[in-house]
Amino acid sequence: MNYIITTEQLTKKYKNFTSVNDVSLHIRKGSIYGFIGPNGAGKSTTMKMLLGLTVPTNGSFTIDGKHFPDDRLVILKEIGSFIESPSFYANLTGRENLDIIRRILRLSKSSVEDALELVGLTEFGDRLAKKYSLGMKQRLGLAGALLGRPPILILDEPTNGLDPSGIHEIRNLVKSLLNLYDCTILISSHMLSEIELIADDIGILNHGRLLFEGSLDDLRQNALQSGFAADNLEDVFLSMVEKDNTARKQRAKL
Ligand SMILES: Nc1ncnc2c1ncn2[C@@H]1O[C@H](COP(=O)(O)OP(=O)(O)OP(=O)(O)O)[C@@H](O)[C@H]1O
Repeated sequence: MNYIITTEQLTKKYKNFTSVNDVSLHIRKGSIYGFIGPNGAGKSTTMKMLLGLTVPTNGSFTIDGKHFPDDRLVILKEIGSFIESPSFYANLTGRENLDIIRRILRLSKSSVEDALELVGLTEFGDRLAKKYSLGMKQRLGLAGALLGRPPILILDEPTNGLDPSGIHEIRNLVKSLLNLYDCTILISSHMLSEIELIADDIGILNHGRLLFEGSLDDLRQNALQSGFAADNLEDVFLSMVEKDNTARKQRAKL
């Protein structure tokens, strides 16, 4: 299998609290990998480790054949990211905000127009960022991640706070990226139903531990075996989390 990102027993501890616990991910090149988990499961922390924003306590990872930490800077050049709600200069236009990132990344001027076009913001490029709707701000954040068309995109809850039509729009946009250029996307959400329409593979995280990793078909099989309807994967996800929470409580009592 051609994996572009693999993590091996990736772990992050804050004092005596383990935020990410022995997580081994396998992300296929050219796929959309949905990283699912309830609030506080450790999704953002895992993504931050992949981006070198926080240092793993244990474990390691490889991205496109390069190893962390030795190849940290080379790795970063290959990744576009959207972590939590991105912030912008409110009194600059969308286009000007992107131009700042472009200069830092030393990309060509045309990359800004290209990114605006990819996210459908070309006609609003000269509007001040503070006048953007939430959906437009999320699009601008995605445009920032897409500058220079990086081969890997790490998107942390890009639909956070959006209404159903905004979620639908961003979902279609993310899906369309694979057709527009050759990339691999790691995208997180706390709702499986938001991701299952676009993801090829799923990783389910709870309290820092990976409960499931596999294709959507694997998850459907898992659903059937556990007595769930294969077309209601959200229930399967919630039941996995609940079962894990109950087991954790029982272990804590011993
Ligand atoms: N700097 C930090 N110091 C201490 N604990 C932290 C720190 N950063 C994160 N945590 C804890 O690690 C756990 C995982 O947090 P994380 O933000 O990775 O979860 P998440 O799955 O992204 O959640 P959400 O969906 O709410 O964003 C949480 O309990 C959080 O409080």
